[in-house]
Amino acid sequence: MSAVPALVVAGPGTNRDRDLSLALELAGADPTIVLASELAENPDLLDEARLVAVAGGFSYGDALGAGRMLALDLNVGVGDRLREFVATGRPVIGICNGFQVLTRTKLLPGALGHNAHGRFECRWVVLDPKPSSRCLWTKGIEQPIHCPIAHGEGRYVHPDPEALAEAGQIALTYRSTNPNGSVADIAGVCNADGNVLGLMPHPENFVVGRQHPHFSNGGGLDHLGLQLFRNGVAAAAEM
Ligand SMILES: NC(=O)CC[C@H](N)C(=O)O
Repeated sequence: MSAVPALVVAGPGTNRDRDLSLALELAGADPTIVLASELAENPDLLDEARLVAVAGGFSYGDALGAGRMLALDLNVGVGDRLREFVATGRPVIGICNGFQVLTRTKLLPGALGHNAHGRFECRWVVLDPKPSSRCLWTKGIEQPIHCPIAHGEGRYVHPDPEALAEAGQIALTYRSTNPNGSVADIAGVCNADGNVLGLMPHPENFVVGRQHPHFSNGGGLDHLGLQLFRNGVAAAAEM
């Protein structure tokens, strides 16, 4: 399989774009990091890509609410093109700040509010992929995924989480510890078609064993976040 062309979208203040690129590369993609402003200047880049990933960080310093300004950049610059891209069924992922951006562009349902306890939260969590989800990124993953979180605005809110569950749009939940007060322990959701995933935790930060804090004791190896990216890239390769 030749490497799948992918775009990693960043903005001023994004800091996980290289981690996300590495994850996609290890999963078989050929990622290019692009600023949302560059994408707006050259929207045809989207025609060449088979997968789009919006990276995490602190775009625009979280001014006016995390993800708001970068979402505005994307909406104004390439909103229609991005919606067309999604409509073709090609895989899109937004991680942490990227998830906040995708909810604000309305490509994903719900919203992210400040953590319930009001503090920035940085720690490792365990995620359960939902077998009933229609999300292509989590499809067939039976083992929990271990990875870190690092956010201040990660509390997922939605007026009707039961409807979301029935529609198969809850992709990932927090196991045992809900670090931010998200409704129904939701860590990640997908769109109705299952090709767009947003999640607050950072699976791109656990793609090789040595990234796990207990690696020297053999910790975590069955729980790599890499499996998510393999699914996304495999789906993109079929398009
Ligand atoms: N790691 C991240 O992407 C953080 C997202 C955002 N800046 C927040 O604190 O909520």
